[in-house]
Amino acid sequence: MEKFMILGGNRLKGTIRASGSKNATLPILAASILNAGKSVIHEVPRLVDVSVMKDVLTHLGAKVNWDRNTIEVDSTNVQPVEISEDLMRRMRASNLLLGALLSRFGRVKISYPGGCQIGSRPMNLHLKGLQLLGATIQEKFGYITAEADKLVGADIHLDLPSVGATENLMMAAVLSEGVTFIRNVAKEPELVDLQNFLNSIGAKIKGAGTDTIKIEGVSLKDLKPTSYTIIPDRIEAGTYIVSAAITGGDVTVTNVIPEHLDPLLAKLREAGVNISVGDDSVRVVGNGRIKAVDIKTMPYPGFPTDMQPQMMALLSLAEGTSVITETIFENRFKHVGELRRMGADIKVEGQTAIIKGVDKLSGACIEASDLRAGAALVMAALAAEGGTVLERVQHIDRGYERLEVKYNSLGARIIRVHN
Ligand SMILES: CC(=O)N[C@H]1[C@@H](OP(=O)(O)OP(=O)(O)OC[C@H]2O[C@@H](n3ccc(=O)[nH]c3=O)[C@H](O)[C@@H]2O)O[C@H](CO)[C@@H](O)[C@@H]1O
Ligand SMILES: C=C(OP(=O)(O)O)C(=O)O
Repeated sequence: MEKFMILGGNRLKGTIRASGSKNATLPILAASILNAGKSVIHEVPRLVDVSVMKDVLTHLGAKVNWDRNTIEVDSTNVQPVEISEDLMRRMRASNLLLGALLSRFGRVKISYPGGCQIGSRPMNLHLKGLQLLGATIQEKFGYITAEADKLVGADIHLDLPSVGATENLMMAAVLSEGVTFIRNVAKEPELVDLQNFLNSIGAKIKGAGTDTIKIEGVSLKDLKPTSYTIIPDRIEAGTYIVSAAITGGDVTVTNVIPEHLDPLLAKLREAGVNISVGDDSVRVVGNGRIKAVDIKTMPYPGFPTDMQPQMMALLSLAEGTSVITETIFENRFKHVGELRRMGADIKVEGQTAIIKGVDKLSGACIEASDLRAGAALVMAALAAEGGTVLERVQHIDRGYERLEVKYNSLGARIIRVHN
């Protein structure tokens, strides 16, 4: 177990480069097993989640070589062996192997990923879609088994635009016979990245980023090796952008695709934050106390749920009262209690949090319950008076590459302590 000791009160200043996207890397690594050959993937962030995905691929028989920010996956000898509970428990995103393994081998058995800190996160839409492609699904003793003599293209309409279901179904359809349409899909930039990766290995997919994705099935022999570069992490970049605002600093975040940050930047501008956007960078200059704003999390291009906790930290210091409504995950307000310990005035009613801005936050002993809650608490600690001890930072390591090193390069004072 590790913790952060954070001394607040420093304005962040300087330039920081965003890493490759976690949420693009994980499905792309899963997709790399479709191709019985080599994929070289660049701009892979060095994260615990990626290392778990590497372990899962190795368990399946892939040869995985990870050197700095490049991963080479050779999937020639992959077999559809069972993915057990201990591997699934280490990371939810292992469920993304379902579509790829089924597509290549016609069978897959994985442990059910189970509950999660931010919500129950069922997989009914993934499974319904796989059934429409011709798979037989069994859910028994905590395991999901999917089997199909052959998968056949289908017309699938998702009840809601689930990111993971869209990804799993896209991967499952790559080697199906005929054409698949998936409608009401997720439109997040990471879906477009997955489509681009899959097309680079020989898949025929169109439409990612719109409401409907069309996949023309190809055969295994049509797939080929690739070298592919992951898009920048819009959530990591967003976290540093909001950190600049909360500390009244002057920070430029490079290696970003500004368009992917539009929903966040629009909200920050509404709150009075001074933002200038370059071709692949965003600069934020703190200019006094920000104004309260209301936020409702929505699927992309709406406001991302993965930035909700960080915005709550910022709004806890705003002038006026803000309302945040979380519509994606039913249990994503676990940071509220910890922010309150630091002096924030926040009331929760169901899926809505009412945040009355206070003049200052104070350092406290607090705990990260999940990845983005952890990031939000680091930000609150950076803006607070005095010192904070933040426990359970392993959640943060799932999704932020060298978080404390990056913050410290901007003038923050964070020490990682091994208990
Ligand atoms: C690795 C990764 O990319 N994770 C992201 C992905 O998670 P993930 O892919 O798990 O998120 P989904 O888009 O699937 O979930 C959105 C909502 O749909 C519900 N749902 C989902 C599937 C299903 O079969 N049935 C169902 O009811 C979920 O419980 C949730 O309430 O998208 C989320 C929403 O943008 C982000 O917060 C996560 O960071
Ligand atoms: C919820 C998140 O990730 P995951 O889906 O991997 O739990 C996140 O990145 O904020």
